[in-house]
Amino acid sequence: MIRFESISKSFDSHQVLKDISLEVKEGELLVLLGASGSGKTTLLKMINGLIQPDAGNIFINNNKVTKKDITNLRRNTGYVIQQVGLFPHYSVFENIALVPRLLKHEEQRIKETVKTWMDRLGLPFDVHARKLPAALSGGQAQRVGLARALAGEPQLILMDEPFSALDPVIRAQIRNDFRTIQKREKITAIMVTHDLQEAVSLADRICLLAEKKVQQLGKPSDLIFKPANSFVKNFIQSDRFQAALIACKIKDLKPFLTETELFNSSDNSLLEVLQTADSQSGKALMSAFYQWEERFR
Ligand SMILES: Nc1ncnc2c1ncn2[C@@H]1O[C@H](COP(=O)(O)OP(=O)(O)OP(=O)(O)O)[C@@H](O)[C@H]1O
Repeated sequence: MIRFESISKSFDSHQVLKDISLEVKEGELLVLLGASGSGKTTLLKMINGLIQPDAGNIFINNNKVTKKDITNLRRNTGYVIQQVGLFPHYSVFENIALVPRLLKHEEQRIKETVKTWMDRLGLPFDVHARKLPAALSGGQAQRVGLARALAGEPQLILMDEPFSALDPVIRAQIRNDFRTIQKREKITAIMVTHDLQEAVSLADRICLLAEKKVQQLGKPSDLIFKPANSFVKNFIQSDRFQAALIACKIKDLKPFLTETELFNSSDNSLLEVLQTADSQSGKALMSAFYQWEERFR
């Protein structure tokens, strides 16, 4: 659905992306993962024309993205950012109705759309529709931001650290709600995050960016168990508590490892434990992870 072809970008004399090519499949959730400054946001913003590449092209459904398509493209693309960006003087209703109004839908249809998306995202219409954004909690505002992005019924949604300002419980809930909707509606989604755990638990595929390049593009299990190079291996293994958290947070996997193995391993990395051929729980966890990934996706 989306194809980046030999994309390069520099800011002043600092090159951020060099000859990047990758494809995002229709209906998949692709996570752009990488450390701060690795160019994730730059790549994302090229899709809706907020940043132009110096070299290379982007294709959406085999059509090259050009400047003249940008307005139309933005109307058909949901965009969700960490700062939410709700219009402060518009009510929740008016914020969510923004794109359907631009698309000139009838007022009755707009009302139904807004109500549907508020319901789906756990925002009771009668309670919240007339509020101004200042009267919402962070989690509610983020849900309104998602509803606004989804209300135009986009085929494509771009998300830049959409959940990172939220506390962990709310974050997990909204993340799961979003994933359910995205899968059901078959929306192609590209999400930027630097959070490994978020990437592993949400992504169909992860694109790990570093040193101007795509270091690996694959399923979460590919990056964890078959790292393409030492950079990917070190990135995944850099924080074994983070890795442990991934294993723990993913439903169904916890029984395969004991707390002791997860948190008190004397080895350098939990993943080394997992990858040790003679470790029964390592093998069991790997196989459970693969099964989980199959079922989940
Ligand atoms: N408009 C700009 N002008 C100059 N430099 C920029 C601009 N936008 C981004 N950069 C630089 O490009 C590099 C990549 O930025 P980008 O925002 O894409 O990284 P990121 O991976 O999304 O990082 P983060 O996780 O911190 O948001 C950074 O060094 C940044 O300072």
